[in-house]
Amino acid sequence: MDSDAEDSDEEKITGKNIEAKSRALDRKVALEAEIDKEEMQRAGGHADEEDDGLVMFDLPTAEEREEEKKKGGPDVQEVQRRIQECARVLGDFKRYAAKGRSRSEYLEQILYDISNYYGYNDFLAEKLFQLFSVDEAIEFFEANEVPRPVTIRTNTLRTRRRDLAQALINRGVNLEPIGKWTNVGLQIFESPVPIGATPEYLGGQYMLQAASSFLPVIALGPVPNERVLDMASAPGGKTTYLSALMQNTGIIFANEINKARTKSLTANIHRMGCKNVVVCSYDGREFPKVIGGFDRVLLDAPCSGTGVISKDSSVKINKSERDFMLLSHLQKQLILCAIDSVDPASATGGYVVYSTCSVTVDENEAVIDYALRKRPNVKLVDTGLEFGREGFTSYRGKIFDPKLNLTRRFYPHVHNMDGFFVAKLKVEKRKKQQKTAGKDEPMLNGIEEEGAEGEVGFDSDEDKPIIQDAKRKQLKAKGYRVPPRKPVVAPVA
Ligand SMILES: C[S@@+](CC[C@H](N)C(=O)[O-])C[C@H]1O[C@@H](n2cnc3c(N)ncnc32)[C@H](O)[C@@H]1O
Repeated sequence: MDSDAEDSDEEKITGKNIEAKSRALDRKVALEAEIDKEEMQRAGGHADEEDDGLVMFDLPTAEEREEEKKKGGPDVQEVQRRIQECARVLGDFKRYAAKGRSRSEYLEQILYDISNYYGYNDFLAEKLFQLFSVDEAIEFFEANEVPRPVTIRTNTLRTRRRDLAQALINRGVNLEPIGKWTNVGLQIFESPVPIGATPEYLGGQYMLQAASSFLPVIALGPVPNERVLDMASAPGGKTTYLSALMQNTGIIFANEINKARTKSLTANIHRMGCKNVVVCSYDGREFPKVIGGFDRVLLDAPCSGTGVISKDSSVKINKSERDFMLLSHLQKQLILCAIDSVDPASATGGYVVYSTCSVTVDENEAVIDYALRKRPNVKLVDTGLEFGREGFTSYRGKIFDPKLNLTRRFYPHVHNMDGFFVAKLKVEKRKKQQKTAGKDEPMLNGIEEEGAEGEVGFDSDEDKPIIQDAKRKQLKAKGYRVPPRKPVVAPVA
């Protein structure tokens, strides 16, 4: 083969390679463009406009923002546009960020605009924003602007859902079952009569109740003849559901710290024909001193209400960092008392359900994680709920017990119900000498039967009387004469 021929062969081979390489390159470019387009669509961007070289988004300068403030805040449409644009940039920062601008500048801008546009204080806007991806956060804030469906729960102590539906349809009410997951819920679309004043309502055939509020009761799953504690119960939506599931048997202690709120609680209990409920008014942290040994405990805890902003928009501005700290502390104290009020030897139960109508991690996963650390005889179990997102097992650098994936989160923008959290715990008998990482104080439940000491109990001064009471019990059990008990923590009205 002469050298010319060799050259032309080589050329052919190289030419072929180049062609193949170029085709591969084209495919790669097309694929990347497709991925970018998808990413942008996910980020709410305008892929075509950008590909056409249109609309480049520039963050306002500090001076422009100052000017805007002077004019009484930004124009609504402008803010809307900026939120969308910032979301698009944050969705694909490399591609859409303006030169020299950092991610934190876009984040700062979008948070500033979100708090202005939706009317949140800066602290809460950021706290809620951090729970989601940028796009999802916007969906969440949007969903909080829209009321949730009106729903009712059939009181099976008085009627059947089919009969109730028929009675309401006869009054012109437009309704439908809520979903497969509940056989007692109805969604009301339209009603020519006030749904809280029909003869069926007054006769206790149903409760006006948010769908999310069914969930903790379903998760607790009480059965007839059990002893159940509803630790924070007014106005009684869940108490009356527990009563119906127990078919008016056994006993439910419906506790509510706020005496004024026990009125609506009692009224609902009467209206719904619940005969197995005792109403009491203690600080939940006094249990199990007041009474313990329950088969199941529901702690529908006092919370910030970040899941029900569409119902109570005051949450947007009246919650501070301190509120979340105090609430989380109270919730941690309450959950330990709820756990200690359970009889670990219960033949049918031995469960605690913890729920809140809040979506923040401090009030949910952090509380459960704390309880698991303080009470090694407790484990997370499946809630049995058919839907809901898994709880966080880690969040912003905090690592929780991996079993926190068994907890469930519900969101307005995903499930079209109030933001809600549900966790189910199984309380087991304590092994002797079980230790935790905290202080060595006796725990209340099971002291006499198991004689176990060295368990972590409570961690505030308010808990001292409870601990002293446990010690009294122990001395009594050993046959010592014990002086009468001094009054402890008075119930708060
Ligand atoms: C989320 S609401 C309960 C709603 C109720 N479970 C229902 O379904 O109708 C929380 C309740 O806890 C009460 N509460 C606040 N602090 C408490 C405490 N330390 N002990 C007991 N109840 C408390 C509040 O007054 C409020 O009524």
